[in-house]
Amino acid sequence: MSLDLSRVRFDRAGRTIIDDVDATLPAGALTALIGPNGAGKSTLLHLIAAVERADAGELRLGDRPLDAMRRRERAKVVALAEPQAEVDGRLTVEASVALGRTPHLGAFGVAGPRDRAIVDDALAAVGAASFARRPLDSLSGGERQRVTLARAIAQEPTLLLVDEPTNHLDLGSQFVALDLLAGLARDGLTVVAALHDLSHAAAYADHVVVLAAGRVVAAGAPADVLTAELVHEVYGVRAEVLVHPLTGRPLIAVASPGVGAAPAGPAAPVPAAAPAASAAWTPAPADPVRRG
Ligand SMILES: Nc1ncnc2c1ncn2[C@@H]1O[C@H](COP(=O)(O)OP(=O)(O)OP(=O)(O)O)[C@@H](O)[C@H]1O
Repeated sequence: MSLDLSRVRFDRAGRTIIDDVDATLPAGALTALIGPNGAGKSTLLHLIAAVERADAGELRLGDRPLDAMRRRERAKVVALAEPQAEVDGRLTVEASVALGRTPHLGAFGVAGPRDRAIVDDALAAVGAASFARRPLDSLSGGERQRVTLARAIAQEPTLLLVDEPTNHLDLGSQFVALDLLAGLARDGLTVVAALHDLSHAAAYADHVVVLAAGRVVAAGAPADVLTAELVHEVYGVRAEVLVHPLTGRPLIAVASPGVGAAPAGPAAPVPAAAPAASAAWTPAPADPVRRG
C-alpha cells in the first residue's frame, strides 16, 4: 500500500520542523528520504510511526488515514527501525527481536512457533543468528544496528521505516542491509529509508524524496532527482553525476567547494581549465575495477 502525506505540518519549540509536506511513497518500492542534517527526516519518520503527532495534515496508508487506526493496529502495519531505539541492553538479541512480534501476540502475550520462526528468519536475514544469545549491551554498533533492523522485520509490517540503515555498518554490511531493504520492497513492502549517502540512494531507491528545512524540494525517480544542481542547491557541494561502471546506476561524485581549487597566494600556478562535466564516466584502462 502506498503512503500518502498531505499538507503534513509539525511544530516544535515555536519552530515549524515539517512544513506542509506533500508526498506519495509508492507501494512495493524503496523510497530514499534524503536531505541535510536537521532537514526533518527523522521527524517525518516519527510522525508516520506515531512517535509524534502531526499538528496538521493527513497521512494515509492505502485508503486509510493512519490516525484512524488504533495503536495496536498501527503497530502491526508500521515498523520503525532507528539507531537510537530504546531497548533494555540486558535483553538478549533474540528477546529484543522477539519484541517485534508484540503487536501480533494474543491476549496473553504468548509467542507461538510461528512467531519464533519469524524471529529466527529475521535474525538470519540480518546475519545476527550467530550472536542471538548475547545481551544487547555486549554488541558493537554495527551488530546492534542489524538487531534493530531485525526487530522491525519481525514485526511483519506493511510499511517499514528505517532511519539511517547503514549507520555503523562496514562496507560489505552496508550493501547487505540495502539489498535486504530492496528485496523486502520487491516482495511488496513499502519501505522508506532515511539515507545520507546519495550514491546509496541512487543505487537502491526506486523513488527519492528530498527534504530541506522541513520542506520537500524534489521527489521522483533517482536519475531525475539526483542532479548536480540539486546536490549543490541542497548540500552546497560540487557534484557530478556519473554512471556507475559496475551497475549502470547514477553515481554521485562530490567535492567540497575548496577541493581542486587553485592554491592561494601570488606564486600559485594558473590552473588548467577544469574538464567539462561529462554525463558518463569511462574508466581509464589502469582503473582497478576494470583490471579485476
Ligand atoms: N525535541 C525537539 N525540540 C526542538 N527541536 C527539535 C526537536 N527534535 C528535533 N528538533 C529539530 O528539528 C529539526 C529536524 O530534526 P531531525 O532530527 O528530524 O532532522 P534530520 O533530517 O533527521 O537530521 P539528521 O540528518 O541530522 O539526523 C532539527 O533542526 C532539530 O534540531
